[in-house]
Amino acid sequence: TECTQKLKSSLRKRFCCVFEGLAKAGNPTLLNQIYTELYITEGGDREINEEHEVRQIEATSRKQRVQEKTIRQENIFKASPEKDKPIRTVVTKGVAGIGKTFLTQKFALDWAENRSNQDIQFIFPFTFRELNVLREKRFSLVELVHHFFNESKEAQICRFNDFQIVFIFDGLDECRLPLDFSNNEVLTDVTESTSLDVLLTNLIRGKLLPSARLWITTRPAAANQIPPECVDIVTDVKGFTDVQKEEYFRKRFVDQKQASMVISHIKMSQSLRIMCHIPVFCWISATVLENVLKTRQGRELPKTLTELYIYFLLVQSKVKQLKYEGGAETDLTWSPESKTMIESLRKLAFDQLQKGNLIFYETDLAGSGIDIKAASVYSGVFTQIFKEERGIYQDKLFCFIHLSVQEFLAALHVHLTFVNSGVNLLDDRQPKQRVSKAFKNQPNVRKLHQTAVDKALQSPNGHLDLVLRILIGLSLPANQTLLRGLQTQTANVSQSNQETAEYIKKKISDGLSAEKSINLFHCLNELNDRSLVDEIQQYLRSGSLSTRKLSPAQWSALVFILLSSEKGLDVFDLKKYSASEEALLMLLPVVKASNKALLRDCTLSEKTCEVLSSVLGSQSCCLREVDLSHNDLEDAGMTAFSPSCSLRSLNMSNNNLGESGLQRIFLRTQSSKLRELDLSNNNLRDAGVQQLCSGLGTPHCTLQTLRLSGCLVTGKGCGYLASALSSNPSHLTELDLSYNHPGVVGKQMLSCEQKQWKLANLRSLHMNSTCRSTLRYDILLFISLDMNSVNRHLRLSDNNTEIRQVEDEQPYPDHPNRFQTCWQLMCRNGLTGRCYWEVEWKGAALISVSCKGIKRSGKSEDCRFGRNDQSWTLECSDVFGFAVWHVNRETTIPSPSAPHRVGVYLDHPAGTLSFYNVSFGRLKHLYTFCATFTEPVYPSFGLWSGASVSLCSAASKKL
Ligand SMILES: Nc1ncnc2c1ncn2[C@@H]1O[C@H](COP(=O)(O)OP(=O)(O)OP(=O)(O)O)[C@@H](O)[C@H]1O
Repeated sequence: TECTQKLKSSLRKRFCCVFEGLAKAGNPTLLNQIYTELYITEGGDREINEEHEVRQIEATSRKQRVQEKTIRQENIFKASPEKDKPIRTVVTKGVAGIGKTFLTQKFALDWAENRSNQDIQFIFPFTFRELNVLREKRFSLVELVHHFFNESKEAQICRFNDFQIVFIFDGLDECRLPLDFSNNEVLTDVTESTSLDVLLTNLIRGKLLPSARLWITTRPAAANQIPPECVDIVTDVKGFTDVQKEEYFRKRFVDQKQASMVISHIKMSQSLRIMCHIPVFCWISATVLENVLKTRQGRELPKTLTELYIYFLLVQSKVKQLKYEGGAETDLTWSPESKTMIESLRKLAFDQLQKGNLIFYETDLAGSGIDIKAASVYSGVFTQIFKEERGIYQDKLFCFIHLSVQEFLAALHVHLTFVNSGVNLLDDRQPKQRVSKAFKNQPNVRKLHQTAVDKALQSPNGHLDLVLRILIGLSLPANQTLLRGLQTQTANVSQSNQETAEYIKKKISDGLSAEKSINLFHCLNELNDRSLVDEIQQYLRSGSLSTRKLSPAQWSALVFILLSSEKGLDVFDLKKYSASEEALLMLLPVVKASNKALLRDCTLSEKTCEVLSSVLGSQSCCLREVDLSHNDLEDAGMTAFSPSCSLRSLNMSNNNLGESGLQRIFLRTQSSKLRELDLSNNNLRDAGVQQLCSGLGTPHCTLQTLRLSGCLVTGKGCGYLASALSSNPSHLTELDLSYNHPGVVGKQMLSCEQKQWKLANLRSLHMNSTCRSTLRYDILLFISLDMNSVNRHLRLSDNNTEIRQVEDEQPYPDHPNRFQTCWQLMCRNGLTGRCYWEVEWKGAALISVSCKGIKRSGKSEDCRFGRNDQSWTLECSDVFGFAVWHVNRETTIPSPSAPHRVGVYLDHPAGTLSFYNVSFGRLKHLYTFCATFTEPVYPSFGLWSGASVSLCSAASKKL
């Protein structure tokens, strides 16, 4: 314990202060004071993620509404109740600057200050940077610990097995050891010396000191250097949520008024808002804004990303000036010294970025013209940009404080090289030397921008996206003013910026991937060109979007607006934009980023399934709930859903799914997270239920609610369900089998009392065996006409089942229910349940349901079916095809040459009324009204001149 206390005291000293930025100038901040809780989630997957980190941050900032499991820093080793074994190894991923190092330091400090995790006797924090230095040396585990932690050596602690020990390894991405897990020999003795690589691989594999716990942090791209079987849990640091961001600024500023100004300023600028999910960027923003607020003298605060970076550079050089050269505080100009230094730094940033390097050695600095002797002065002033690390016994390592700072300097280098000397560094074909004189005299950045746009679009993982955004932003007049001292020429920007904007818009209309086109919209934003976005926003505000034919560029603008809006990504409702497959395809990136997708009744087809499957299979998909009901997906419907998709709830009711559609049901696999599945009103039959049960019966299936209402299930199907429930009894709590044909035997098989499965788990079992036919609905309606409603120009025949429009008035008696002017009639059946009926039509007819109160005389829009809120109507015409009407609003339904039989399905409790085209016993969905029916509704018909309608008898119906 004495040793524990000593270790605690040394960790307290090491981690109590953090040197943010002005490290060498001696400006320590207390970790406990500035540390702000981070948003950390459990269970990030471990696929390689090569996407550019800024893109990942954008995806993250959109994703936060999704219900993810979050973890607090101090609970990182606490297993969740779902996990049955204790956690040995935690891998924590997160992009650069997101706070991984801070997180581990806070964990160690809290322990050292006796605040948490007191069951741990020793915490030994290492960084891979330090370990790299020792990679040629041989150590035993005991020696390694003694080497770094003197206290343990003094206390001669060797029996590590007796203690609860946590090893922290920070920054796996920087590891220069081979970590050869497959070939390294096994090592189990903590006192045996070996190479560092063998030591670490054995520790991570759990061969060496299995009782220890390990915490490894890494940037995402390096995460899978560790074999998955060695990792018990993966957590993801997502940075700050909006609330945490605010909290950070409140802590950061002593003056709370200033904090509020900064917070509201960041909220208003989209670029800044998104970037500020990265803590290091919050810190950069705070540094800049604090300074600008102090000295701006009426100047506006920087609003775009590029502006903020220029200010960052200015503020840094000003600090240098103030410290070393005695400049005035409000004077934002570049001194000759800082100009020289910026020139070297930007060259370094660009050269190393080209090579993909994020960490540099002294030799790299020398190569970019940075004087090594002077580097200490640079790092004293520019530590905020340029972080100097010193490993034990090692050369100095350098990196920019954040990748985006390196990208900014690289873009600045490209811009200034072009403006000052006419050389386009991004053009591989151009000689890298001064070009023609004419060009030199009038540098026109248009050409440079176009090469940059093309280059960025070619990059498969978006590595040049941010460089492009900043490069374009640099040529904004306001930024040009800021850069004045660095440019030897004035660029001709206003004309060329317009041309760049046009070039970008043209590229956007070429149908790019969502990520690429979103980046191009950010570029337009940097140029202050919001014309495309404003146009769409105007459509959205006026509600006219669904009636317009959008161009590809306009669709991209809509995607951009939806993805970057603060609210509204939780639920995606396709009908809000346009209930069509085209709209769905165009808006897929939005679907992918939403939590819930409402795609109900949008005339979607098989193609939808293909695209949905690619969305659901992607790593960044947020969808948890999909409603695809009332489409016509048929058996292809289930192909959209792979076992690995993370859907919790799926509604596939009313889709014409047949038994073979269930062959690909995805309940069988361990990874299925589905809790709720609605397959009601499909033609599953017993064979389909059998397929379903092969998944339902496996212990992996954790489905809680299953709806199979109206699926033609008989006693046999109930048998399959009963046996599936017997083998996997503990999850399903709700089973809806209403409107099926279980028979007495089926009911008995599913009767809970007789079974050993946990009865309480089967909460509701609705069964209704009143069906008389083999049809899927309880009533195939024998509708009969209300003779008192029939208009006098309608003649009835064939036992009052056929209605025809005629010239001569029929001698019906007066009655208040009779339609006076419209050639219409109603039936007697007031419907409140689920019913289905079919009719045949000729000529042009209205097939409708209406409320009793509909007017019988007076203005035509009060009486005519579909023209008021009392009726819901399908209009069928030989000439015009199909259209639906409600409250005088018409929606046409594209349908190939129509057979003359229509099925009507009313689900009164659910508030849906669906129309189908019936051909050879197959139903083709036409349209579904969603309504709230508060009273019984009545089948009704209207006829145009010369038309006829006949009611079909139950016997003639085949399903
Ligand atoms: N929880 C936090 N509270 C306050 N500031 C934070 C927090 N986390 C990070 N920061 C700020 O962000 C900076 C970078 O954080 P840190 O070094 O932990 O990132 P990292 O994820 O380890 O990055 P890298 O992968 O580049 O090493 C810190 O210096 C600090 O200014």
